[in-house]
Amino acid sequence: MEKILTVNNLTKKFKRIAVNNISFDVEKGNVYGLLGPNGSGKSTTFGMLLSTINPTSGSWTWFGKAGTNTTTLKNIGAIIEQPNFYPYLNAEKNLKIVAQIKGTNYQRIDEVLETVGLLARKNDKFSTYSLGMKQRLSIASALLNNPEVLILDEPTNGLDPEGIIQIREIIQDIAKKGITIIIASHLLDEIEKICSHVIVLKEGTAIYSGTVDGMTSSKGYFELKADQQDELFKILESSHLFSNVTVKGDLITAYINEDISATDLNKKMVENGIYLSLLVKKKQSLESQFLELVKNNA
Ligand SMILES: Nc1ncnc2c1ncn2[C@@H]1O[C@H](COP(=O)(O)OP(=O)(O)OP(=O)(O)O)[C@@H](O)[C@H]1O
Repeated sequence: MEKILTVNNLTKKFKRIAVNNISFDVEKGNVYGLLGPNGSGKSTTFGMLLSTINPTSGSWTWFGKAGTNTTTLKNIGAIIEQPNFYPYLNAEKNLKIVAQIKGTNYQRIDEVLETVGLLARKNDKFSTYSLGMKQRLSIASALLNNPEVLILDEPTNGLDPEGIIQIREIIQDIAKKGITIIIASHLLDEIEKICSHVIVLKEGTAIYSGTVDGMTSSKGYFELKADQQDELFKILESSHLFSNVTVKGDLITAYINEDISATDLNKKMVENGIYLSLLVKKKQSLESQFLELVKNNA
């Protein structure tokens, strides 16, 4: 896989450390999520990668060249803050101004407006646009110079559910065209639905970097009840199939190490003379795994 971005030990210290020694790679054609709560260092990371914030230490390369190289930066489309469009001009005229600033021609204006679903509204004044339409126009402007990479900071912030779905579909359409996308978000759900890869930031430190599937690959856990609770607990605890067996009231929770079906577990218990009154296999949500990751790295 072609590497688009390589980040090595990137650190930014303001008064306190905002980004702490993070390293990750971004490969072509994937959608990456930079996931973390407010203040975890997402915007600062983007600022460094786009050369608007000077790193304290570390390095990064875009397309194999030094990250600060101005010609490579032209291959990147980014929306970090809401661009200032003129409210009294229509979408097409606003994009013509952006095209002039970026030094690209007007040919792609209709195409990018089509991509974000605004072609039919191109003659309407920006001031008449909804928040979602304004955000989609921002994406159109970032696509004008045909970038290889699109960087979006919290693209669905403040949008209603319909607006969120529209942005999500647009991002997926753009990704299908082979454009690599990096999205910063504090919303797990958004990352899970859009991204193939995720870097989880906590107080500036990357505590997970890998595929979203990898993050959700936990085999889950069983919830069990039986009259012979002590015996049940002992068997589960001594078995290599489980880790972290806990008791709360009459409920035992056993995290699965090695995959086993509920049927096989039930059989095993019957062989040991234990008759289960409750047996449920559950999988952790991405949210609970995220919280666990954050907790374990506290
Ligand atoms: N210019 C600055 N001067 C001092 N501290 C800063 C500056 N910019 C960011 N910080 C601090 O760095 C830390 C990371 O901030 P950053 O904006 O990168 O986080 P974030 O994950 O993008 O959060 P949010 O989603 O709220 O923007 C925070 O503690 C923030 O207060």
